[in-house]
Amino acid sequence: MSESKRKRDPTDLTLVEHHAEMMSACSSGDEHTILSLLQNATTSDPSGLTRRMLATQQDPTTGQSPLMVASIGGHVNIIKTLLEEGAPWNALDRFNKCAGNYATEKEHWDIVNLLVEHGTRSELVLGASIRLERQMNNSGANTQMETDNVSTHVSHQPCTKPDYNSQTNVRYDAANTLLLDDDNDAVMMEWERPLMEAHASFLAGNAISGDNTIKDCKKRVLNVGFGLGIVDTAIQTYNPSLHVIIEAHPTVYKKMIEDGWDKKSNVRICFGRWQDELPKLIAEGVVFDGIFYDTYGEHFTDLEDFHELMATSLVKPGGVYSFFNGLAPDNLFFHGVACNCIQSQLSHLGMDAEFLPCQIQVDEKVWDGVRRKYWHGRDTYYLPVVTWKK
Ligand SMILES: C[S@@+](CC[C@H](N)C(=O)[O-])C[C@H]1O[C@@H](n2cnc3c(N)ncnc32)[C@H](O)[C@@H]1O
Repeated sequence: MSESKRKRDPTDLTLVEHHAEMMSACSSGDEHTILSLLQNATTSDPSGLTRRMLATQQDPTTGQSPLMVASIGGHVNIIKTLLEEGAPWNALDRFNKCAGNYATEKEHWDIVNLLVEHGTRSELVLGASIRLERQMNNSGANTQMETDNVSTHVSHQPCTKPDYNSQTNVRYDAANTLLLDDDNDAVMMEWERPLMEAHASFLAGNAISGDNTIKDCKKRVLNVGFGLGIVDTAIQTYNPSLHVIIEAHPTVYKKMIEDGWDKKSNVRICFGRWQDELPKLIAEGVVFDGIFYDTYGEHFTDLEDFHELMATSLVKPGGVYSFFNGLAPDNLFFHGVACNCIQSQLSHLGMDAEFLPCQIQVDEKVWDGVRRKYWHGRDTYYLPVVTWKK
């Protein structure tokens, strides 16, 4: 075996020993040892691979990384060094925890903030590169496909499904409390009703809690994604002057017609994807006081694309916007980073985004017959409240 091959072998005994030393130094906060281990790694392997592995390698049994043990120990300078060395902020261990989860548990808030900022920057860069690649692919440019990047995006919804709109076995249950797709994943579920009602109250009634809600306030409201019609039913109680619903799936559209949504005097249904329908509304000059986005099977970057269009059709200064906040639902730290990314994107569009905590109890039994959960027992939902900057 050649010398260079030997150095690059991850099972190399030296690397294994140094990894144990590295983990121990990260845990105890021994910056001197960490810096000398990194320096020695560069000397023995100028390619930089060994150095990078020292900073990033996870324990094969526990999955713990140097960043995780340093986060537990609360060693902020070591965290900075490891991040500079390329340690992935979003690596998970065998307990599905990342460094940010550990820092949060230990209440090391300086480290939490550092990791959130680093994660947000990384996600924004990754999101921008996915969108750019996508634009280049759409324009016919010859580029690598984006799928690898997509799968590493932490905000990636658990059920992103590019083929959803052409699925032929999308169906409602008899009680109209569940909408399932071809794979038995839930498109929409009844347990979300209180959340949808809170969204409608904000969008069409200008209030978050029912108490201060103004009924009959004649707003122009846009909802994207009908599902079980919960948010639309709630929006109707505020008697909007115009209520536009964009819905893409033929089965859902059929249900809307069966239920007489096309007969309501203030409702206009746009059957198609928002990507096609919203530009038509904008070209017509239709503007809205409240906009809601709750689609299915779409990617985080679709939401970002939607925001750019939404901002051109939302009245200024009083218009408000919200979306179903199911971002990164299985990890609260990733969820926080995803919310931060959205806040940053909306800020560039001239909007302020706040996240209002709402209590929610979801009985585990609701998942019977559903292939994958999209909510993981968290009892706080962070409802996005988006307004124009003053
Ligand atoms: C989660 S459900 C919406 C639930 C709804 N908020 C409610 O209160 O019942 C998502 C809906 O978005 C629709 N949808 C998915 N992709 C879409 C797109 N690109 N444009 C418009 N509608 C879409 C789905 O067919 C589905 O009806």
